[in-house]
Amino acid sequence: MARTLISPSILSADFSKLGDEVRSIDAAGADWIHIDVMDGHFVPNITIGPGVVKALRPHSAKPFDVHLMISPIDNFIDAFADAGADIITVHPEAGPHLHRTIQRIKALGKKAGVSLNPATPAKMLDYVLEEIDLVLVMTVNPGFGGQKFIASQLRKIESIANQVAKKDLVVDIEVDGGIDAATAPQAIEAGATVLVAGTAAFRGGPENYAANIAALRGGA
Ligand SMILES: O=C(CO)[C@@H](O)[C@H](O)COP(=O)(O)O
Repeated sequence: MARTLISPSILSADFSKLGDEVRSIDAAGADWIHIDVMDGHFVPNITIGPGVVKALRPHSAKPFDVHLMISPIDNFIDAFADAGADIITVHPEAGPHLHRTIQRIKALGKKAGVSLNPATPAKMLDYVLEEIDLVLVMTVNPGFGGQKFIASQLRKIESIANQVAKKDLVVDIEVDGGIDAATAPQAIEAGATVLVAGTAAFRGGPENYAANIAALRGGA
């Protein structure tokens, strides 16, 4: 069985020294760096833009896993690709033409992801699953770190994992929100291949990051 990837969300990092935080979490064993982009419109919080992504790029060679929680979406895809995103994930509700948005991400040479909010059904993927590299299942309502894991989403993860297997596709299933040492095994059991963790990854400062990541991997 393939190793589960860990993508720490820098939403929980110390924003006053983000470059150092990215270097520390990379050195601690992060597989990807998860970057949450929020606009205060699609979600009730504002975080960072392409300028910050560009400034962070020299601090890690690991894939930048950029989750766009912004609407409208299409006018910002190129900017995040230029800034150094490797994976660009969008929500179906963020623009009128999901298929077109995915095609644009891929035309820019980036991996394309689609994220589903807790109330968004897996059915939204019916006509795009073959086109994408990743599905991001939100196990909290997006906008903030430190929320409680919504267990009903495990069924959704299972259903997407079954679809991916049935169609013999190579699509990562990433899970995000309330992931810690207790919920990570449930998500993996349901079929998640990538875990996003903010609070649980950045807890306690840099000297704890390697242990935090190891705990998410099940202590391995
Ligand atoms: O996108 C989001 C929230 O919208 C997440 O990436 C959070 O940053 C995860 O934080 P924790 O739930 O792990 O604290």
